[in-house]
Amino acid sequence: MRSSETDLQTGSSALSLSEIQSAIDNKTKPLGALGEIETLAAQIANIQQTLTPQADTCRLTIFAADHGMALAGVSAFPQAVTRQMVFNFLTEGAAANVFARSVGAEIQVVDAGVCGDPIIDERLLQKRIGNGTANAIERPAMTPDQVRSALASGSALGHDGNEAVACFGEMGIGNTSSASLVAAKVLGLPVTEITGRGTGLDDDGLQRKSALLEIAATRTDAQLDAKAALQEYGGFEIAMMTGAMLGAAAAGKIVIVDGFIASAAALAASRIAPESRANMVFAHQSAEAGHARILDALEARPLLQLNMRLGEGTGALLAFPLVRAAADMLRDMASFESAGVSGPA
Ligand SMILES: O=C(O)c1ccc[n+]([C@@H]2O[C@H](COP(=O)([O-])O)[C@@H](O)[C@H]2O)c1
Ligand SMILES: Cc1cc2nc[nH]c2cc1C
Repeated sequence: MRSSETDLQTGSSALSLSEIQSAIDNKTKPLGALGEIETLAAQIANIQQTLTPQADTCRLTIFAADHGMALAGVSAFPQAVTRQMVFNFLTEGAAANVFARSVGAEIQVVDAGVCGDPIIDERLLQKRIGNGTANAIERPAMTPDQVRSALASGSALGHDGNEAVACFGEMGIGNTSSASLVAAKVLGLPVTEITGRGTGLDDDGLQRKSALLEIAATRTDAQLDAKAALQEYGGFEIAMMTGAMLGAAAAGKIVIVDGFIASAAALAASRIAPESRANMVFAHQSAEAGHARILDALEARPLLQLNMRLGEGTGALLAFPLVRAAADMLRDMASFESAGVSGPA
């Protein structure tokens, strides 16, 4: 094995990007022929600080919570669906459960603040911040204490576990409204530029949602810092996911960011701790209007374009095999030298 292919994690000097790139370039393939998988492999090597990375183990954490705004009519579905879907996750019937089985990922479901009595079920992690958020059209969604608690619980969950890859998903009727407002305020953009149909509003529904979100946006300054944006407009699940992304990144995990709502959380996380951005892999571009704006702001190139807009972490789970393959490629693929293959003429 060439010295540049040995595990450099134990050494005191950091593995440089040029060492990583030359290890990738020395694999038995034309230069750059594995395209975005090479970029991904380089990112993983940089996160793990090794030329023999591994991304075999994956856990999806789904954060569920309700939104006061949902009662104002910003979604095509009733608020009760959040709670009903929690039971669907627990009985393993949701898309996220099916995809997790398909790719060999573990799932944990977290009640971050679903409306109604606390759900007592040993399969559910109870981290309730409240009984749904306040209606952010009229007042701050959360108290400063609630934001702090949500970020802290999320951070502990992100740190928890030994999996190499952390996927985060969400479930919350009304949370595209919350995510649009959080992202708009962090970016200083008019909220209408990142407002979409969510679960499937028709034209009238979209007009109504846009008008309500504009009213919500006018309550506060045009631009807010990430914590203030979460307090004014965030959902408990979005704030907890933000904390989880920060915790997982600090713990050295690869963080796969799912769709529109998860990207709003990733944006907040990257503003709170800019170094967390290096650990984020963007799974897909959601069909939700406005996702591209958030991805652009994060300078993110998503791996997949599947016209999906489900959430739950479904896109992140589908991207996991690509992440695992990228790590496998760098770790296991022969170099020109080791395989005795001639380089370019
Ligand atoms: O992740 C996405 O890109 C995405 C886009 C649109 C909708 N969703 C999901 O739909 C729900 C929110 O939609 P809505 O219309 O109730 O705001 C919530 O449970 C999300 O998981 C998710
Ligand atoms: C049925 C349903 C499932 C979901 N999963 C994530 N968001 C959702 C929204 C609805 C409405």
